[in-house]
Amino acid sequence: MAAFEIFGGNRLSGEIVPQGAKNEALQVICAVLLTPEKVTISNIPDIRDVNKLIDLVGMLGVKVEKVSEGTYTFQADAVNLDTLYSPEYGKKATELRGSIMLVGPLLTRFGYAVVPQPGGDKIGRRRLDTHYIGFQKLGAEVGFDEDSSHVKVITKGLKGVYMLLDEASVTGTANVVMAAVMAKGTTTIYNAACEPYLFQLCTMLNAMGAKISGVGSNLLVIEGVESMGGCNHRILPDMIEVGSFIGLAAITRSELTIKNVAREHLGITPEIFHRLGINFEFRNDDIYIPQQDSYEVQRFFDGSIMTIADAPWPGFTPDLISVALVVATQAKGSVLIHQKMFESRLFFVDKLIEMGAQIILCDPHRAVVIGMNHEQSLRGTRMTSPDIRAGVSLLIAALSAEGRSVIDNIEQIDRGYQDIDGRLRALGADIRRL
Ligand SMILES: CC(=O)N[C@H]1[C@@H](OP(=O)(O)OP(=O)(O)OC[C@H]2O[C@@H](n3ccc(=O)[nH]c3=O)[C@H](O)[C@@H]2O)O[C@H](CO)[C@@H](O)[C@@H]1O
Ligand SMILES: C=C(OP(=O)(O)O)C(=O)O
Repeated sequence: MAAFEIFGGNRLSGEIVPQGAKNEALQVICAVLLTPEKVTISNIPDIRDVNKLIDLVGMLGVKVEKVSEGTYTFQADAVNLDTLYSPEYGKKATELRGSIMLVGPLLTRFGYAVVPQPGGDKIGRRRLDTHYIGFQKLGAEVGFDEDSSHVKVITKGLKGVYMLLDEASVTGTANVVMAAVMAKGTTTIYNAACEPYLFQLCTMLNAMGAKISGVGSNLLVIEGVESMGGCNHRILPDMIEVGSFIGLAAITRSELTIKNVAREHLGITPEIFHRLGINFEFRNDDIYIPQQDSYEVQRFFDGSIMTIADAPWPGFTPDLISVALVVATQAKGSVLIHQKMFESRLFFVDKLIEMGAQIILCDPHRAVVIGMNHEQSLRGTRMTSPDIRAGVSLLIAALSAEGRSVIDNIEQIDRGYQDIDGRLRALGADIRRL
């Protein structure tokens, strides 16, 4: 297991460019299986989860070529479905959440897919009902194969249908949309997730010949087509990185510019950081964060204590709740952080408490943070990165803390953040890999 050693307290400065979005990359790479034609995707982040997915499609027989940094071509003209049962494939597929989205494209194109239990963060129950119920509604049979511990999804032909998703699942919507693009007739998906990842996926699918309307909304209407073709697609900047860097600048009292953020796709994220009292401005498509010695948490109109809670898009993404929580530890004022969507994503606050943060964990979903307004710094310590976003939040805490910190299990951070130590060093951070 690798670790980061960090000596905190440095003020950072300069410009940072967000990588391509991890969660979009996972969707659009799965979509290459929908066509035998060549698909070119650019701005692909060089991170563990995405590289594993690229390996997986390669194992399935997709011809993968790296054209330049971040740009790949994929051609799925000789897919070998037998690979789905190979132990190497199974092992790799279970290591990341995104592998579940290979099912929709395989099912609609070949009528068949098997999937081992996918991985991803251990942040509470992560059920897959939305995926499987969606496939069933389209006319697939979903069964569990005891021998291989795989879920088998099979169809003699998918048929368009109206469906109301049981929850607005991000990967579930992507999977069902990809299955529906070549189903016979019209599929209507209500309560679809509508994160920018899905806007991008649907835009790409339309460029490949799909007929999807309502793109970007929670009501998608998909007219099935016979076949899909190639396309060029560029992945958006990672909005979770953008939020993480706003938080990093604030808590380390640094002046930073985040370049090319794709402002129109950030949703409510900037507003939430404003509510924590952080000042920043948009300069064209960049975010400029001036050095601030203090940031004061706003109150609601009635004077009551600020609450920051996650919600399905266009609500605040759960992937930035941990970052918001860390930033709040050095704000002026108090805030209630409410992680509604996941069951076990707040337990990392133990580490922050050890570092001297004033936090009361009320229950697995809610924590009250009493900001210290930089009157007392966090103290460096040794800690482990439990999941990707808690990992990066601990990293941000360590960069603001006094003294030395060591973060173990940084493979979690590497799942989603490209060369994070190199990029932070370029801003003046004292961080190295052990
Ligand atoms: C690879 C990938 O893209 N992963 C993202 C994807 O995971 P993933 O697609 O696995 O997450 P889902 O959207 O299915 O669900 C996330 C959690 O939110 C709950 N839930 C979901 C919808 C809803 O309307 N109500 C509700 O409570 C679910 O029960 C679950 O606990 O979306 C999550 C939610 O944005 C993100 O944290 C993950 O980074
Ligand atoms: C939870 C996340 O990832 P995954 O769904 O891949 O586990 C995340 O990106 O914050």
